[in-house]
Amino acid sequence: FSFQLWCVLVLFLSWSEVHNFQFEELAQYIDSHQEQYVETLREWIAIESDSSDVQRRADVQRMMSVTAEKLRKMQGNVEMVDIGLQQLPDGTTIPLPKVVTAQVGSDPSKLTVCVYGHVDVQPAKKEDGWATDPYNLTDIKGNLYGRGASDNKAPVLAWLHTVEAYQSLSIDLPVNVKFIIEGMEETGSNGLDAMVEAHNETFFSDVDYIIISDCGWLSRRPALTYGTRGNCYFFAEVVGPNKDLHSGVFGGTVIEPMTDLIGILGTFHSNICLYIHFSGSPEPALVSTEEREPPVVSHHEGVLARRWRHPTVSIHGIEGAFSASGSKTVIPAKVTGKFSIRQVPNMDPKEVEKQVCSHLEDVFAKRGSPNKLKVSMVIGAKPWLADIQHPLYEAGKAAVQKVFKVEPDMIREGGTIPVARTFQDVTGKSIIMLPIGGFDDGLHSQNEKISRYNYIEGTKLFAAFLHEVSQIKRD
Ligand SMILES: CC(C)C[C@H](NC(=O)CN)C(=O)O
Repeated sequence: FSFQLWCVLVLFLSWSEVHNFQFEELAQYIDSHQEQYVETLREWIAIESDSSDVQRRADVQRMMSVTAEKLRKMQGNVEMVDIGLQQLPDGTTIPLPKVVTAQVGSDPSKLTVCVYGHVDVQPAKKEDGWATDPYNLTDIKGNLYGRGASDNKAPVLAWLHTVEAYQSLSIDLPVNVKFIIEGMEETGSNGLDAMVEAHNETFFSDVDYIIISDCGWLSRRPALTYGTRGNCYFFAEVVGPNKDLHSGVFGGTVIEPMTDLIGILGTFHSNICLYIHFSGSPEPALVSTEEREPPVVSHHEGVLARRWRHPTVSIHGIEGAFSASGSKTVIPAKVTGKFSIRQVPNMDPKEVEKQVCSHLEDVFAKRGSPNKLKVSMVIGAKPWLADIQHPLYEAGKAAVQKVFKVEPDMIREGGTIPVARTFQDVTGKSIIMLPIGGFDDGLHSQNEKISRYNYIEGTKLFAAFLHEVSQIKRD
């Protein structure tokens, strides 16, 4: 070794030690603030920010204000961006929840990351079969139950706790951190694509990388996510008589809208998936070589291929149909079937819309029914796929190694983050999905939860990741 080389080595070692020391300090801080983090999550869960229910819009707006307030306390430069109006099916409009943007740190010598998340939730009622009140965070054996706990309130909070931990310990944030937090993700991120386009030259101009933590692990092992499916969501409305009818008086004399609707929806599994397969050009059916590599190999290859690489259709519900307990002998006059198609790369929502509408109109016409059919696509979110060779994924692996001492699963997600593809196409920035949710969190289902372990260790993961990202050489 020359003397200079020796000096470089000594400097490098002492720098690593400083970093290691700081990580331990951050990890201890996070551990010791666990109860406070759970309390803040409790306050957030108590806000019923269901974006699909227009009656709850004030709650979603309140959730956005609470998020903004928390960011302001972190000396963030916060804005609540007005993204306009939402048009409802009856033609009326209501304000969309404001999008919260924030910036913590603006040092031009540092990289800038932008964390995306959402604080709206799917609907939930105790009577849907929840064991606990969905809006009262309940800790049972280390699992924190509540609607939105995993999707996506705890992960958003974990990011805020991370930045706050650095600040409280006076440890220099290794990167500048921007936030973009929305309140309409669960209904397709209405208004967000336009907002991203409008702010591309301003808010996004100095962003280097975008981080999304709105998904879950595949197993007990931490994961990095590099793909999501898209979602095209449809309403198929069948209208018959001008009001509901007594089935004893009218049964047998009218063609019932519900019979038409079930008839046309019943053609899906026999026809539509095949139809989509042939007219789009989705990816090959089998998982790729790297997806076959351990540790993913422990999962059934066919199941993963179906979840990640194939399109699928699901029927979600029928509005207007009798669904209460008891027996009502009614013929509903108007019913609306709700279904969605998860798409994979190489499928385009516009093409899917054309194919689905023309398929349903064809099969409806063949029935010769006097009723009226109207099909509309209400969400058209594209799939997203990342380059796993990008240094962001190396940074993710290093952070997982630091906190969990294992290699992460490299996975895709069967669900959709509507804005992911927009971020990629509009801003051109590289994206990483860094999940902290558990594989069994029950997203969108009864008894959604996040474990304390995932919430707290996930916060440490984010703290470690910020350091690892700061080591990436600028593109
Ligand atoms: C377009 C859907 C409503 C988006 C939704 N996203 C998530 O659940 C991720 N938090 C989905 O159903 O995939």
